[in-house]
Amino acid sequence: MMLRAEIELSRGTFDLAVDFEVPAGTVLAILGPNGSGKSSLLGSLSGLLRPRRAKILLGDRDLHQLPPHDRSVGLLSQDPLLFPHLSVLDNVAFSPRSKGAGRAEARQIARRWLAEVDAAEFERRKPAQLSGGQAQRVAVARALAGEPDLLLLDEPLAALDVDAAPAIRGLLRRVLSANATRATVLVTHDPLDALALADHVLVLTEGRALERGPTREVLAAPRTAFTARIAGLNLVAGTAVDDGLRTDEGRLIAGMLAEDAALGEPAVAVFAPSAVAVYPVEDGRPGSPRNTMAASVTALEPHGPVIRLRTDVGLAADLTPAAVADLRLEPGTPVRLDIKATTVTVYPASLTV
Ligand SMILES: Nc1ncnc2c1ncn2[C@@H]1O[C@H](COP(=O)(O)OP(=O)(O)OP(=O)(O)O)[C@@H](O)[C@H]1O
Repeated sequence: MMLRAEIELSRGTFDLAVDFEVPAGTVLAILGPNGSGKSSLLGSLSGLLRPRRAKILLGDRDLHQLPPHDRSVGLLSQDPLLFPHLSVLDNVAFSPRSKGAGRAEARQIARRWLAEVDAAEFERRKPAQLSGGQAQRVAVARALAGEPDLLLLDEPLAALDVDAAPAIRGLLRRVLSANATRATVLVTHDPLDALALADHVLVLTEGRALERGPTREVLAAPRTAFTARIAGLNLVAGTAVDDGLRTDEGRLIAGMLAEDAALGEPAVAVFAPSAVAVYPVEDGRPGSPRNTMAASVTALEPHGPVIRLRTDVGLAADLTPAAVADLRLEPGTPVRLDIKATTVTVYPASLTV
């Protein structure tokens, strides 16, 4: 179901005023610094907070007029928040039960979701007998077992250690892309989570939407200083292959595959502008033949202590002002770009971007 939200909320001196849409079957990521209003926005959607004025249309229902338990909203936060006294199975069955399913039916639905998140073997355990990653799997199953029309993900990977996070990110990708009717809002501070999971992003600062658009566009070509600081990454789209990424034009970008990238699936090669070396075209120095490309300078922008070079192939490179002067770079100058393979990571891309 399509979500259309207009929210105005005051908390003390803080003021949130934002509007956005999330088409059915898509994921909107909300990115923003601490205190920008991300939790306030989610609280308004779930019904934990009462906006001063709001219209939150999910399909043709206005959630703002409904109590939290009637909103058909599922929430997954960084803490799995499982009921400690209930078994894993009954934790998951709780969602369909609270929507009116009988005990046997609720358990049947719960078993299906536990299988879906590869946690069927834990069904008899109590939450205290699970690792952080296992508990989060169960929490994903619980959030989805109620078949919510709107799913809210509040930093779902933030509390997991680096070993568990890729598996849960992969699981979320799978369950999010398998559903064409649910709308999902993801709050995260990690641009890579947005890249892997979200179709669109909205950058929130001081309670206002500063920037919004398709994930890859916003992260690759940020228009505001905040987004540039958290993102400003080079992103090249294509398909994950053994030794990196193959673009639609057939170019190979050599790099390391993230743990949750699957061969043959849509993917994005991600690397910082500082990982791109710039040489004059006449320089015969052999770079890595695979990660070298010819380009032409389109713009030079001061970026803190460095100069960010933009090129006609869509890649950015960071150079010192001295290097820019040495290479006599200006718009139109032809250059050779070298990307170090060890700095390139290939992440799964959200399927619909
Ligand atoms: N109960 C409250 N009373 C008054 N002000 C509050 C209250 N709760 C939060 N705020 C203020 O509202 C603003 C937005 O907070 P919110 O928690 O929504 O931000 P956030 O983007 O989720 O931050 P974080 O990333 O730190 O979780 C902050 O300036 C905060 O100080």
